[in-house]
Amino acid sequence: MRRGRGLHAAGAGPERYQGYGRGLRGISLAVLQALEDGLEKADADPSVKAVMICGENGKFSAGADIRGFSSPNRQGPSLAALVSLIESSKKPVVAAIEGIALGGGLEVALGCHYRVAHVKARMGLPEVTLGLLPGAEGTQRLPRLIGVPAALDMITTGKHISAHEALKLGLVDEVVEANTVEAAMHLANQVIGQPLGPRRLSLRPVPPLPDTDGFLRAARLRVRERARGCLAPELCVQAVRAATELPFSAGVRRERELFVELLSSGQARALQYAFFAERAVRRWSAPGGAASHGAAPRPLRSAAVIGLGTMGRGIVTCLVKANIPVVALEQNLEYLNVGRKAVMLLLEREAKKMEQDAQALDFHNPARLQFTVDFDLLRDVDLVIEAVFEDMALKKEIFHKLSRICKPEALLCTNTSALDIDEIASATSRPEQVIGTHFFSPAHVMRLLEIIYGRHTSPTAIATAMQLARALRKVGVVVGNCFGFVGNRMMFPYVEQAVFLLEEGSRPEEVDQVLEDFGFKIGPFRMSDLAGLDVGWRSRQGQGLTGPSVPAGTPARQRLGRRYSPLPDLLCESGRFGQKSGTGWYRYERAGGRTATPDPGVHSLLAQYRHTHGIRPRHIDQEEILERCLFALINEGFAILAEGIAAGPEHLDVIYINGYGWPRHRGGPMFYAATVGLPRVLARLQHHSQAHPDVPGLRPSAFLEKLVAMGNPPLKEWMSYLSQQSPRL
Ligand SMILES: CC/C=C\C=C\CC(=O)SCCNC(=O)CCNC(=O)[C@H](O)C(C)(C)COP(=O)(O)OP(=O)(O)OC[C@H]1O[C@@H](n2cnc3c(N)ncnc32)[C@H](O)[C@@H]1OP(=O)(O)O
Repeated sequence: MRRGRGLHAAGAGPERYQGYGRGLRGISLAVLQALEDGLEKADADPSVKAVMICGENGKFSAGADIRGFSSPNRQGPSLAALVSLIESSKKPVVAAIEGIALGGGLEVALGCHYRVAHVKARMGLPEVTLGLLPGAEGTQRLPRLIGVPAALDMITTGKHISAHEALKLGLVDEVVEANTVEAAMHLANQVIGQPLGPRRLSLRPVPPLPDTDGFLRAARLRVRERARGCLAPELCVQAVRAATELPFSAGVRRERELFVELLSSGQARALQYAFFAERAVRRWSAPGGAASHGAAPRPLRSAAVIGLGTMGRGIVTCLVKANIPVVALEQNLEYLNVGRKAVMLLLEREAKKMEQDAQALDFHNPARLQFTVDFDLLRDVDLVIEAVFEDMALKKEIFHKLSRICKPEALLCTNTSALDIDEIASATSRPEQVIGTHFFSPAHVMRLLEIIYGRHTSPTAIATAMQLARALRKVGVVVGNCFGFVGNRMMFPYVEQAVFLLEEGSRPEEVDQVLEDFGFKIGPFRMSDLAGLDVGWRSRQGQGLTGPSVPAGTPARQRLGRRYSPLPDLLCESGRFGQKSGTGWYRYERAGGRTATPDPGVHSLLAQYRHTHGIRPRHIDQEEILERCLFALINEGFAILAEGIAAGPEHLDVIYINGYGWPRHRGGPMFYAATVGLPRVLARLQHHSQAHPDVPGLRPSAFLEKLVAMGNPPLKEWMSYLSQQSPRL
């Protein structure tokens, strides 16, 4: 507690706060109690004329402790009651918002009669991202303060807004560059004696719209479309609707009902798991005991990107956006000019999106972004990312050159989705500096960066690559070296099942629909069309699975003693490469078009194919489609864990949520498996494996079998059952 000039400053001291780490403070029960006591004292003390609430360490509040939501015995004062208590105070209460005011923290500020924010403060109601809604009357107060459209936008997206935006919306009364606490006290002194009624948000009407009902109906459709199958955004809309239709107290009751519905939904648990999983993967470990806590990154002051194809362009754009000076290199002037134009276009677009920060990008300045065909310019950079196409010989030639040219401490990264990092590193004299960085397309948009260590990669190199991910605002996940690493390796059996389902009777649009209804952004066939069918075709040719190197007499639907589907190869042979060629598993309006239409040409190709191979098509129900695709993917996940390619199931889940469009509200594939129950996953895999004995992807992993035999332990204990089995960790 602090007092000053007749002002009672209620800010709980460090001993009363529950910390989250890095100076973050949450609203614990102790904090609630301290605020309640402080307010009661202030109200009772005639020498106190006004109250100011602030955080400590320059942060107002990160909101409630997310872990507390899953605690079965939450007791003590409620946040909603505290917010009401603040609002009903007879003395003016001013919030001094520094750093962040999120979730319950912002709801506390909404209970105050005035809000002053520091210019660098950020505010938001991120509950929706945790599968919840602002349950301390925030859905009822915010629309009364800033109107339905702006409130709905904040509540349904969970976005953080800047102090300036907050001022524009009327969320705060004042923005200051200097001392926020002083400014809040100053304001409090000025408003002493002024009527508080108009400042109490619960007493205000919601500002009317010309057609509130129509607006809310459209909003509901929009969030449904955006967050397929995810409950929270839709229930947020319902809560805001209650604010527009009901008196405050009835609206609050409705908010509570909706909050409880969300809290008890599995989705809130999944989304909160995803929040912590994304933070847990920052702590990495690798063979030989190397781990994040013992490794420091090298500085990243400059970078080079080799190859300005789709991936290279996106990577250059990310680096420029992260304010890291870049040298962009191509093999000849013709490719360089094409690449330069494309990068500039991307950067112009990004600059437009970033509005006021655009000038900071400064990408016309050669000191920030330089295009060249001269390898010598790579001499002094701290980091090189090679992003040429997936050709081992070419990559090795480039890495050989890099190890001669670059300074000894430079980090040498290869952007590959499957190739062997050790083989690439073997072309250099410093394999400890070589690491895989698997970006996802479009690289300047997708959040995932798979970071692959090789046999000789040093802990410093791993730490530096993780630092790169952070600088690029990506989620970096450290994984071991194997074909396809984690993401693509799990994807292979998933896509394989999808194609087998076509052979047996499904259509691409049926399979996609089932997986999109499950919550995937796009189904496997739309995804293949988007990525380009020729990519996998080239890879299969390289592996000797298709093309002239397949030995004569090999059965069409068999390779290496296991079932194989040549369907994707047949599509490529007929020039169907997906969106880029205008036809693939679907038809598009033109080459490069994006609107997928079911293609009668593919339907007749499938009919002809089944006829040729004597396959009698059957009706395949949604459950089988879902189980075969998802459980095959999950099964591979268990194999990956058993081999020590990833440090835990959270790593796989974070990869799938951020790189493969897995629905976040289902928590990732391994979390989903735990939700379904491992005994059921195992039983269904056994069933499908019996029906398709020539498909190894359906044969249950030994690790899955072991976990079931051990009594289906919770996900966070899985890895403890591996200690003796894992050769790599
Ligand atoms: C009846 C209903 C009553 C009340 C309802 C209240 C609703 C809420 O308040 S829900 C919570 C709303 N708040 C949030 O969602 C904030 C979540 N946190 C963040 O977005 C970020 O952590 C950040 C505050 C923006 C800070 O980011 P950064 O600086 O990058 O730090 P992090 O690495 O993310 O976090 C550090 C450390 O703190 C942990 N943590 C952060 N916030 C919370 C939280 N609200 N609850 C529990 N733990 C939190 C985070 O996990 C990190 O921990 P590590 O152990 O270091 O991983």
